[in-house]
Amino acid sequence: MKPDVFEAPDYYNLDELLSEEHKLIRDATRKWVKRSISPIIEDYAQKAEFPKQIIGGLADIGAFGPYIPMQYGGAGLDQISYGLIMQEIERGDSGIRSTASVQSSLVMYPIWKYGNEAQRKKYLPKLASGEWIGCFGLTEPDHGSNPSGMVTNFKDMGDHYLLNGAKLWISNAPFAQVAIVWAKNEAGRIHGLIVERGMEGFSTPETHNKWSLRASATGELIFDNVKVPKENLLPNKSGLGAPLGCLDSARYGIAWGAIGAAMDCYDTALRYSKERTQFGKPIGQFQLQQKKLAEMITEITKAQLLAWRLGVLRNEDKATSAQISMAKRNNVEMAINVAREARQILGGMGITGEYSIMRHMMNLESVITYEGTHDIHLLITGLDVTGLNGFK
Ligand SMILES: Cc1cc2nc3c(=O)[nH]c(=O)nc-3n(C[C@H](O)[C@H](O)[C@H](O)COP(=O)(O)OP(=O)(O)OC[C@H]3O[C@@H](n4cnc5c(N)ncnc54)[C@H](O)[C@@H]3O)c2cc1C
Repeated sequence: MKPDVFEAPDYYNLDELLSEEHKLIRDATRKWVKRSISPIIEDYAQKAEFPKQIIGGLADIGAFGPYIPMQYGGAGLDQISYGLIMQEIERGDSGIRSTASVQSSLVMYPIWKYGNEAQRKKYLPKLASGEWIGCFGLTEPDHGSNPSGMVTNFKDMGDHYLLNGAKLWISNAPFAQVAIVWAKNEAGRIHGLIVERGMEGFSTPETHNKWSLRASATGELIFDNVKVPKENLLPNKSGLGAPLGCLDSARYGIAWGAIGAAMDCYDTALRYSKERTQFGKPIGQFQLQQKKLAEMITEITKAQLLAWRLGVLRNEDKATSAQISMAKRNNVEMAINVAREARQILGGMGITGEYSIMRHMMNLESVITYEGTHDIHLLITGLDVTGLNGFK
């Protein structure tokens, strides 16, 4: 058995595919998560509160805009590094990873890719340093899986835009300073607008009573005749492809992140199976428990290979949206199944907050739903391989 078996399952020596820089970044993130997230996360999840004191730390490890160029305050890293950072953060908690994903891929990415130079200079350094937290408003109360049906809209009033509508299920909304809001213009075309806290008519009520992602703040975005300055429109891309481009980047990060949650569940269950004895033997000696553990490590290893290969394709700018969908769908399902099996290995202890497994399991119910549900990603793969649209 390798000495690091409990820390980072690496059954196929995937470390050999990583550069020294990748490993340094991953190990530094892992250490930070162990020091700054693991000791506090259960308490914050139980309280249903986001631990705001970690924002500076997330910025320091490069979790806000890992692949955004350094000239805008980002870390200028490649896609594998981005994935490894997400993996290690989600080993701590999917809710914390969600905050980092939203900030990087759903707020900084559209400003970087679809914004102008003035917008990049104004927002990106503040978002990279964590001085400002952002959120991304696409989903609406009546339009989730089908965002093209959105009714949030803006009118050109000459010297400003007038924004009306509502968004639901928005991560970071209750405390974000900046929102990237997707809305239709008078011609029905989708555009991104940068809306700032404090604009009159803009409010962000929190969504309570979640059983999942409890350490991540979720809320609504309500726009009641909000006057948005014209310079806040993202000028360089419009149409549904603009928000979908952001989702590609976030979904890729989730494909890695889910592996982190699964690794933590596997580690915990493996350790427990060696320590817990019943009928005079460690439960890990029973074949039924070994089946669970053997299947977990097999699935984790397959997911690692998928994520790594996708990272290489993304570094070469060759990954398709459908390839990203496949990895998000597979890896999140893998993680939720690992969490469910791992929980059983812990028996009654598995349902307590003494261990992280049940929290991961509940968190993953959101992860399998947001950024495209499990069904929607299957339909994307189905469309890609058959050329036939199964959505409608
Ligand atoms: C904790 C959390 C955080 C979130 N954060 C954000 C955020 O930051 N920003 C944001 O914009 N959104 C966010 N979301 C919203 C998320 O992306 C949506 O919940 C998701 O897209 C699904 O939309 P819906 O909930 O309206 O479900 P619906 O679209 O109503 O789907 C309900 C069910 O119907 C199925 N279904 C829908 N269409 C089809 C079809 N054509 N064929 C077969 N089955 C179908 C779905 O798979 C699902 O099982 C978040 C959600 C959660 C839970």
